Amino acid sequence: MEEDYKIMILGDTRDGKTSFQKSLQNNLLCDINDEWQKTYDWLLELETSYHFLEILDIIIQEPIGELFKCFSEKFQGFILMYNVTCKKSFQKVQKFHRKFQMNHRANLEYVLLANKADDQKNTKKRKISRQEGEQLAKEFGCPYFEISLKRKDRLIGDFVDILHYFAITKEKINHEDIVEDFQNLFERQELCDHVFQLQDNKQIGVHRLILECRLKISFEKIQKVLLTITPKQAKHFLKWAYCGYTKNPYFSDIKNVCQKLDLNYIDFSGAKKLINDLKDLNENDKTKDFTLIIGETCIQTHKLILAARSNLFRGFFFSCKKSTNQVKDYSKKSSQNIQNLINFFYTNQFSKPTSKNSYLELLELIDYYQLNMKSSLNNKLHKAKKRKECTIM
Ligand SMILES: Nc1nc2c(ncn2[C@@H]2O[C@H](COP(=O)(O)OP(=O)(O)OP(=O)(O)O)[C@@H](O)[C@H]2O)c(=O)[nH]1
Repeated sequence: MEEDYKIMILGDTRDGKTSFQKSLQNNLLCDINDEWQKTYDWLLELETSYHFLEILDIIIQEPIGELFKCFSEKFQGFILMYNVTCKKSFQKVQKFHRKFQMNHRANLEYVLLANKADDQKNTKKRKISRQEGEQLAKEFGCPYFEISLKRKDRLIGDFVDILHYFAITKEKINHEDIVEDFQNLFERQELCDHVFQLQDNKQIGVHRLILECRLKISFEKIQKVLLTITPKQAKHFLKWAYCGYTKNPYFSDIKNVCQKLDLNYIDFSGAKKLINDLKDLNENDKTKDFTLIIGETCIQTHKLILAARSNLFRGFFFSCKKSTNQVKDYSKKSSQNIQNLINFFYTNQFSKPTSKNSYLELLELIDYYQLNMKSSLNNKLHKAKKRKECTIM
């Protein structure tokens, strides 16, 4: 099981925080601690992994200043709930958000949840419009959801989407380097081999190999849909298709494009899905277009994957060697370790080196091939390297 991820639901009194969780109780493992602090535990299955999400609903007494420092240290995700019939509650979520910003902690994720959007008859009571809510979510850089606990339709679906959103975000933190490498591959627009036409006579370059292995949809179908959306939306959709993650507020835009393409946004999101697709690619020898030669050993691989994951290869292919389809390895390291490194490009995981020397050699290879080692797991390896410790594996 994966590490748990702590989420807190925050809002003004009487906004519906407790009702929200109670209406979902059939689906949850519920552990209520005491009167003022309720913890709801959720086990979520996402593609190939399970996520344990703990949601805390707590009654907050003013003044709240110091509490936020503590919340932002203990929780990674926040559901900021307000009630569309009350201006004060809308202001309260803005106040909460400001407090978090003041604590300057990176990697906090939010979802803005508007409750009591009951029905048309209730529009007179409504004080905050959908547009105002969406605008605020844009400012927070987070997704916006609108629910009615009275009406209850789509409630489970929305809640599952919220949990998925946090789970995907959590995966991104664990695999920040691979997500960033594929995001960069798209953004740099280098080594592209296909061009999509966009609205306003604009164009965008892509890599066939990546989109084919990720989306498994014909390019004609993608092209048709891209012409129905703005160039900006198209760019965000394609970036998401490369790395499985999107910076909000593009969440709902991408969901809309997915609907047009008959893709399930959730099933196609997240670093785990990206890694699974790359693993499949690694097993498919037919698409491999490059050979790395280490003495007697030849490793078949993909140019694009090498360029995406290693700055040394990126420079190599970019400086006029694009058409080369084989190269000798000059790192003078063992073929096992180089194979380990190539597997890492596809899986974001190293297999355990067999000895201390082999471990040190692998660390040298990371430097030689100029890898991005951002995620916490790989960071550990990198820090250990600086200290030349060999026990961490
Ligand atoms: N009309 C309407 N009423 C709702 C909705 N959701 C919750 N309520 C009502 O709002 C009131 C407050 O709901 P709670 O779930 O207790 O709110 P809370 O945020 O947990 O409140 P505190 O525990 O005081 O922080 C209850 O009377 C609910 O029945 C909704 O979508 N529409």
